Amino acid sequence: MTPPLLGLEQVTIGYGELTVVHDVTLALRQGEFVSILGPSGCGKSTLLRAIAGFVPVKGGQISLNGEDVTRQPPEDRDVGIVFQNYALFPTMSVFENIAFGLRVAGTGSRDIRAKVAAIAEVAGILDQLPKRPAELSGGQQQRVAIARSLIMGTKVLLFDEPLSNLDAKVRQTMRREIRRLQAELGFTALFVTHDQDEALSMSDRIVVLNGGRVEQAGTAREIYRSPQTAFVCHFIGAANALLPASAARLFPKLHLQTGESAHVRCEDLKLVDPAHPDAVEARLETLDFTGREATLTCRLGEERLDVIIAGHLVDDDLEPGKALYLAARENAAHIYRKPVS
Ligand SMILES: Nc1ncnc2c1ncn2[C@@H]1O[C@H](COP(=O)(O)OP(=O)(O)OP(=O)(O)O)[C@@H](O)[C@H]1O
Repeated sequence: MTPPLLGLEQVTIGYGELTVVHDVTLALRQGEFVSILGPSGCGKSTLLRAIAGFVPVKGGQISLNGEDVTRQPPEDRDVGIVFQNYALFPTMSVFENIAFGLRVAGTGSRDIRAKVAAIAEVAGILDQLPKRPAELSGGQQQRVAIARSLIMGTKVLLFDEPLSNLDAKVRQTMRREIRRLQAELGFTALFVTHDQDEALSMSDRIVVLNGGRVEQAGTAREIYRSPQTAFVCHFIGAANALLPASAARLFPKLHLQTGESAHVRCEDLKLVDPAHPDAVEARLETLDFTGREATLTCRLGEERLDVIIAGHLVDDDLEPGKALYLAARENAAHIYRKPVS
């Protein structure tokens, strides 16, 4: 069997006494786009820095193309890293920024010109080459950072929250651009983000990290549709944790066992006619309308539940205080057994 391009085997990492990444095992095939998704402080950047060789591991093994690189210094690992702040040299032109690694490697000037022009063309920054980084937009600077890593022929690119400094529209464009560059140039990507939409829209596979441990790994659809833990259910998408009484009302066929809890995604609750056989009466407390969709915070007995509906379903008379009727989509309840502590 061919070894994975990038392999992690029970990797544990920490700083001094503190362990922040526990037993992470992961294998990336050639050309895959994998995201590490998790909340702030869960160890995402630490994991990336260890793969690049900037942080030593406490245990486990890191391999590139089947070769054990766990103890190799960063310069001997064939990985590129693209940072959130781009880390470009401010006084150098875009051309010189991209050419930097080739110059250090002693490549000839003619070769450098040809290679920089080729990669700049693919990255869509050919006309920016004479400028300084400060004269570029955030999105353009990020393209320069990617081109600079790729020009060395690097097969594995590590992205450390590369889009978080960009505004929402540019972020969306850059998500597509990075995937296009990847398809065109064929590199393998490990992409760190705390943004679930980014991970869901870009990745072949997502690894959800919580407290330095892998909570779940799978495709976007698997993780969204079949979250295996309450954490994943709430971190990916929006969900309500139901109290037993609400769970019983919304899911009459559901019989929770001791120690189990039920969770339902906000978009798996719907507004129905009072005559609907499953209708449960609730009261609208607040309505957050953003055009494409609306979040309705509803009072159901002792509980508040959020319901997300399509914007076009918001009638003019839907106002706080109004009685409304909820039902849950079939199979929408996610049941978890609380871990024994
Ligand atoms: N150089 C360091 N020395 C000591 N502790 C550190 C160091 N760098 C990170 N940590 C700690 O390790 C934990 C994980 O940090 P890390 O930066 O990997 O998380 P992260 O998931 O990337 O977070 P964020 O999304 O906020 O960047 C945190 O508790 C952090 O305080």
